[in-house]
Amino acid sequence: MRYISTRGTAPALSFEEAMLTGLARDGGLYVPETIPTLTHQEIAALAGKSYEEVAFAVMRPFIGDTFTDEVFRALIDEAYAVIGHTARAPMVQLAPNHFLLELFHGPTLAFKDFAMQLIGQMFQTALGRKGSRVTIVGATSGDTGSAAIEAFKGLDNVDVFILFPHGRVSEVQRRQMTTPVESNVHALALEGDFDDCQARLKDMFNDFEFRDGVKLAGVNSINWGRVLAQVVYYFTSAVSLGAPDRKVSFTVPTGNFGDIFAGYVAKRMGLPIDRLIVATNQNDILDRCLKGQGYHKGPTHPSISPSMDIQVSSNFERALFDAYDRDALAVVQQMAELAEGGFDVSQGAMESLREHYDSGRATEEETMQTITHMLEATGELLCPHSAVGVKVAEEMRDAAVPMITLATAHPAKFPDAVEKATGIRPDLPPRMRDLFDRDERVTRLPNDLEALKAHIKGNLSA
Ligand SMILES: Cc1ncc(COP(=O)(O)O)c(C=O)c1O
Ligand SMILES: N[C@@H](CCOP(=O)(O)O)C(=O)O
Repeated sequence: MRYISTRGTAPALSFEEAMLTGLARDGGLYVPETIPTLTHQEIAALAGKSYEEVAFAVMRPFIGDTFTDEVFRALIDEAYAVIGHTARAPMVQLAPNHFLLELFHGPTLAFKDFAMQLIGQMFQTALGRKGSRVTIVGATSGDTGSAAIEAFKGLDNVDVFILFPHGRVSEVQRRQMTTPVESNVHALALEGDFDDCQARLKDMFNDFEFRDGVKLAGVNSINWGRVLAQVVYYFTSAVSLGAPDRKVSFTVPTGNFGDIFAGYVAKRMGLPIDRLIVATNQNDILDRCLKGQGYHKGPTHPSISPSMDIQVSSNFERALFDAYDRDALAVVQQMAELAEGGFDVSQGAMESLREHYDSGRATEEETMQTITHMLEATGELLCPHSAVGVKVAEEMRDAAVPMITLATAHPAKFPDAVEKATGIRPDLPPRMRDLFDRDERVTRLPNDLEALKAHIKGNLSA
């Protein structure tokens, strides 16, 4: 299995190389040269299997000879042992034929743990046998950062620097990043929004002297390994509702397009997915684009679902690459236009995108109303991101096809919005109850590449 760049000129890499490399050297994102498929029979055989067994069956075809089967199984077992629910990704029913896939039972209470815990295991093993070290720099709107810090803290061959937008993450999210005491992890509060954080991260990857000097690696969904691990729960949930003999649909609260793209990969692998619905908050650039209005950046409006306050949705590049029949030049052209403000999608590419993705949006008020209503109707307390998904799913679902909405974070990560909507202030799990008593360690930095690089170089542990 080889991985190629969406921009066409970086070298093709193995799974291990693509995982440790992060952004391709031509600025693109790595994708598998071909997407492996599972037969109807192979998908049917996943019924009744544990999350770990399904994870092995789904991901094995993508990893080539990076790990032996025995090692890969052990890494999967180790990664998911920390998810605090025996089903790992349980489902609850919200309404007839509408199900909520709870992805927030991991150590940092968001879906990011599913991929990050496995990436942590895979990095450790791959780096350990090479005897090398890396500097991970991540950009976060709140959840990727805490999941990365949790997965990599205390490791002696990895330094981790997480850029988050100052004042634009919830207090729980911030404290999850700023309170770990391990000296190899660093929380950096950037003067800017998430798009600034992600842009500076990509600038660092595109600065080869810096990149090679610090051995830069990335664990955002830039990294194919992140997307891959997120494919698994599409299979576990769909199969538990009768796939492959029955079609299912998914609604996915979306920002950086990694999670919904994982659903698309599951579909391409043979999972019978009827509709994949992108659900955005008031920062609805993806919804507008998928409705044919082009991809044109505007200001980011802070919302009660801050993890989705994104204008430049990194993985949309992977979707465009396929929509343009893998024409890397078309992607290069669109990304150049995006740097100037935006682009229009050709009619053919638009038809291809619409074949796979639907979309909807939720206003702030609709999100709040959904949290209130769902508690009354079902007893389920939703985080604002999950509520965006549930609102869009309720509006758009077809009653005859089971709809699975992804619940991407625990309500206790966003207690202010949840309390305002329901009068209930959700509790953090007992292991995190002292989060607000712990000391914070954070460095505030300007939105300036040179300042960031200097800070990182000056704080490496080796
Ligand atoms: C809680 C939550 N929901 C939804 C999303 C959107 O996911 P994606 O960026 O993969 O589209 C994020 C951020 O990634 C998130 O943290
Ligand atoms: N919402 C994310 C943004 C980064 O997404 P990623 O999937 O590319 O890591 C976050 O919580 O940080």
